[in-house]
Amino acid sequence: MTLSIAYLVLVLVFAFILNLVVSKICFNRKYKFPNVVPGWPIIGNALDIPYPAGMWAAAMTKKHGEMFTLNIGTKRLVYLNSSRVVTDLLEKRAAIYSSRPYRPMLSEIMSGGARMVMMGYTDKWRNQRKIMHSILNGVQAEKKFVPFQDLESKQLVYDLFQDPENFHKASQRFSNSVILSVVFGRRARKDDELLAFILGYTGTLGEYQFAPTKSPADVFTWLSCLPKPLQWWRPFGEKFFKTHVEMFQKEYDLLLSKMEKGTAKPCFAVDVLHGAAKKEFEISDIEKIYTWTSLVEAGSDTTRTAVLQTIAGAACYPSWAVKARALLDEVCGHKAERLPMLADRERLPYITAVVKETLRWRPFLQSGVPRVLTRDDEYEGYRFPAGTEFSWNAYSIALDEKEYKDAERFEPERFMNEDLNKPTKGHWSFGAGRRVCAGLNVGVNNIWIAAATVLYCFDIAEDPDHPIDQFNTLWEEPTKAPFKVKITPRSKAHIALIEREGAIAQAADY
Ligand code: HEM
Repeated sequence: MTLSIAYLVLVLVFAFILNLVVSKICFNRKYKFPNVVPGWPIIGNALDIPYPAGMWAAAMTKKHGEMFTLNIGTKRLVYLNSSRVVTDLLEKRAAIYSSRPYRPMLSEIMSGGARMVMMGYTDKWRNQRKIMHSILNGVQAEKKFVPFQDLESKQLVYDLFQDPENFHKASQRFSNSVILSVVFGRRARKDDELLAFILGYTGTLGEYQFAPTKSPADVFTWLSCLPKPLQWWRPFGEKFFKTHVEMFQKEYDLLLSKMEKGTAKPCFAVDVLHGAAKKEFEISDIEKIYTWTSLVEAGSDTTRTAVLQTIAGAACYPSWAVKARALLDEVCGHKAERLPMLADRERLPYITAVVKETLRWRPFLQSGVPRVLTRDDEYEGYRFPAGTEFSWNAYSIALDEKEYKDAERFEPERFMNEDLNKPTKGHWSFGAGRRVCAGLNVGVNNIWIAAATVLYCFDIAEDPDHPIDQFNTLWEEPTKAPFKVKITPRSKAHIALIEREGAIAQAADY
């Protein structure tokens, strides 16, 4: 009896291994991946990817060429390392390259399946995208955002003047306040509870998104079939979700009570609530909360980091900042007559080029945001199965001399061309294809007004004792300034201007 059980087990193990081997042979015959990077059995390259991954991924491109493949647990991730292949796949074949990886922990448990940026290419995603598009883009949207952006830029220069050491906090508040004003109709204060909360958790989201070792359930998705009590990662994820909903529910409740009293400012959330008759707005409260949250998250961190990068770029390569300032002086006066405004955009094309170069220089989503292929596909002799993940290798493309002359340098001149006013042309910082950043117009204007006002008001210089590491800085570091820099007002006249405009911003209380 014991012998026959042992025999049976042996046969089953043998059959299992045979099945694995045969499936692997069939799979390898059917599919072909570019430059597969050797890894460990079972976990593949999961331990190879650092966070942030920018310089590592750029070095991998030098070694493996235009595309390479990593095995992460049971998944395959193909890095696209040139504008050519990104255009061919993520843009031209967007219909099948626009989904996101299934992440039971990150997308489901931690986000309740409602965080748009992590959703698959589903009807739910389409619906949220439609809502966002109607509010974020178009002429009406521009009219809504611009007054907030102009106002918050006054507060930005005032905060930088008051406390230049904490330039990162000034940038955080600026970015968060623009989007909070638009979404919830209220400004962010320096020590805003919601802002502190967002900064606390976006770092965690980033790690779960980009560091495979952080979340075994997202690498080995079959782990989510374990009974719930055995899913050791679940309690953290559920708590994360609950705290998150509670925090944003507070904002929602505050808004509802303002609406009842008739004191609510016109804003995105009010539009969604009033638009309940429209089909796309018929969504659950959790989804509503997440639509707003997605905007506040996506709109705060990104702009905040981009503003810091403009400052870093000006400190590391001062000659373009001198030129930008001379042009700003021609429009706003040499003696600090007035602050630049978004209405000045047509007269200041060079600042638009500064914005594009900021986005190109060191993309802070350093290795892109993975996409998932939804149907088997063939490309230049390679054959990819549905489910393969693809990412544009953002840092690597930005630093590639074949793509950009003097790629390491911050040179806005490279964008002074006929595509100047096409915000996604010439860089990949907003992503590509159908998942391209939904808030890019808002983002561009945020960076524009921040760059213009800061360059107009301040001298920006590297601290010789603390040179900026242009390559390995974690730009979006939330807890402290990611680099040291000297920010000093240009003159007494500029100080007077900053104080005058700062007083206006301080008085705007909503
Ligand atoms: C400097 C500014 C910004 C940068 C560099 C940036 C970058 C990105 C990137 C790389 C993606 C992923 C795109 C892809 O997979 O192809 C994204 C998605 C997104 N962004 Fe932005 N973003 C910025 C500002 C904003 C702002 C201000 C908002 C909102 C007002 C916003 C809202 C979104 C949303 C909702 C998504 C999800 C789109 C989807 O999954 O379909 N972003 N952004």
